[in-house]
Amino acid sequence: MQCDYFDAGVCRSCTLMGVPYAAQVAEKQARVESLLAPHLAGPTASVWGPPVASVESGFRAKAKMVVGGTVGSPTLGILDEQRRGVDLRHCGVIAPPILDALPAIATFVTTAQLTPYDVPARRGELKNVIITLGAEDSLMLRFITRTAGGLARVRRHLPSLLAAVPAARVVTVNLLPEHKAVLEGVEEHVLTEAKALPLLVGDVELRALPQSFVQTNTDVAGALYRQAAAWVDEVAPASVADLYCGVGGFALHAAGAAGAERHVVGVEVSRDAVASAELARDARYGRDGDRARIHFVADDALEWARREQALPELVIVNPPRRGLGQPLATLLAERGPETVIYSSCNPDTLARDLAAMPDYRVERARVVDMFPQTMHVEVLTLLRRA
Ligand SMILES: C[S@@+](CC[C@H](N)C(=O)[O-])C[C@H]1O[C@@H](n2cnc3c(N)ncnc32)[C@H](O)[C@@H]1O
Repeated sequence: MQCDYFDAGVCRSCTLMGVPYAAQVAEKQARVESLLAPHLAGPTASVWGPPVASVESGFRAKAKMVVGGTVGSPTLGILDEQRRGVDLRHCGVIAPPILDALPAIATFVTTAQLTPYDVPARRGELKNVIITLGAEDSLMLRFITRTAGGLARVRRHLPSLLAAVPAARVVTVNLLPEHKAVLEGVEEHVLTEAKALPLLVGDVELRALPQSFVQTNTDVAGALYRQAAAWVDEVAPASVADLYCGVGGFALHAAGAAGAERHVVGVEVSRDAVASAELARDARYGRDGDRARIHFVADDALEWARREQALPELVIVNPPRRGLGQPLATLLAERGPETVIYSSCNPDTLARDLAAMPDYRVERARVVDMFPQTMHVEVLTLLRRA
C-alpha cells in the first residue's frame, strides 16, 4: 500500500507503509513465534495455526481525529511536532464510511463555531472527534470539547449535523476540561435518541455505548472471536469467565446458542462496556434462562478473581497492552483452570505473563493481524496446564 502522507513525511503512524503486506505478516509471525518459543507445549508446527490476515487498507473502524487549524479551516488528523494540526482526511487505513463523513464534520466545526483547541496556547474548545463505524455503515460521533459552551454549540447545531451525516446514529459530547494529553474525559452527554451503536462482529451483533472499548478492525475481530469460540467448543467447559470482556465479544461468542447449558461471566471495569454487553445479550437471547446463565460484572479483573472461591472451568483473558501483570498471572498459575485462552495485543507483555505462569504451555496459537501497516499485532493462544 502507498500513502501520500507517509511519503511526504507528514504522518509516520503506519511504520510498515510500503512493505508488501505478505512480508508484514511474515515478519510479525516470526517475531511472535520467537517470543513465545520458550512456552510452547510441542513443536512449533503443531502449535501455530495459519495467521489471520486483514485487508490492507480501509480496515480501521475507529478513527480518533485530533482537531487543529482554525474554526474557518479546521484540520482533522494528528498534531505535528510543534503540536499544530495535520489534516489526514484521506487516510487510507480508515474505513471509507468514516472518511466519507469527514468533510461534513469539518463543515460542522465551522458552522457551530467550535474553535479547535490550540495545544501550545492552551486555548480553544474542540479537541478531538472520535468516530466509530457500526453495522450497516452507521456511525457514532463523539466530540471531545473543553467546556459546556462546546456542548451547547454541538447541541444547538445538531440538526444540521444529522442532515449532513445521515449515517450518524449516535452523537455525543465528551467534556475534557483539563489541559492534559489524554483522548477523552469522564463526563459524556449523548445527544441522540439512540445511545448505543450496533456492531456486527463475527456471529454476534454487539452494542457499544460511548465509553466502551471496541476492537479496531471489525472483520479481523470477528475471526478472532470465532477462533476463540471454536477452541471453547472443543474443550466444552460447563462454565467460562471472560476477563477484560469489554462489550462482550468473546463472552457472547463462547456462550453458544439460546438454551445452551454453559454458564458465562464477563468481567470488565468500564460500566458503559458492561451495560453494552448486557444490551447485546438481551437482544440476542430472549429467554430469562439465558439471561441468568450469561452475566456481566463491572469490576477489576484481579479483584473479581481474588474473591471467587473457584474459578470457572475455562478462563478467557484479553487485557490492555500492559498485560495481566504479576498478581493476576500468579493467581492463574496458582488456581487457574486447566484451560486459559489469552488474547493479547502486546506480544511482549504476553511473553512476560507466560513466564509468570510456568505451569501453562501454549498448545495452540494464531497471529491475528488486527493492525496492518504497523508492527502491532494481536495473538490468540490456547494455554493448557502441563
Ligand atoms: C483490549 S480491551 C478488550 C475488550 C474485549 N475483550 C474486546 O474484545 O473488545 C481491554 C478491556 O479491559 C478493560 N480493563 C482495563 N483494565 C481493567 C481491569 N483492571 N479490570 C477489568 N477490565 C479492565 C478495558 O476497559 C477494556 O475494555
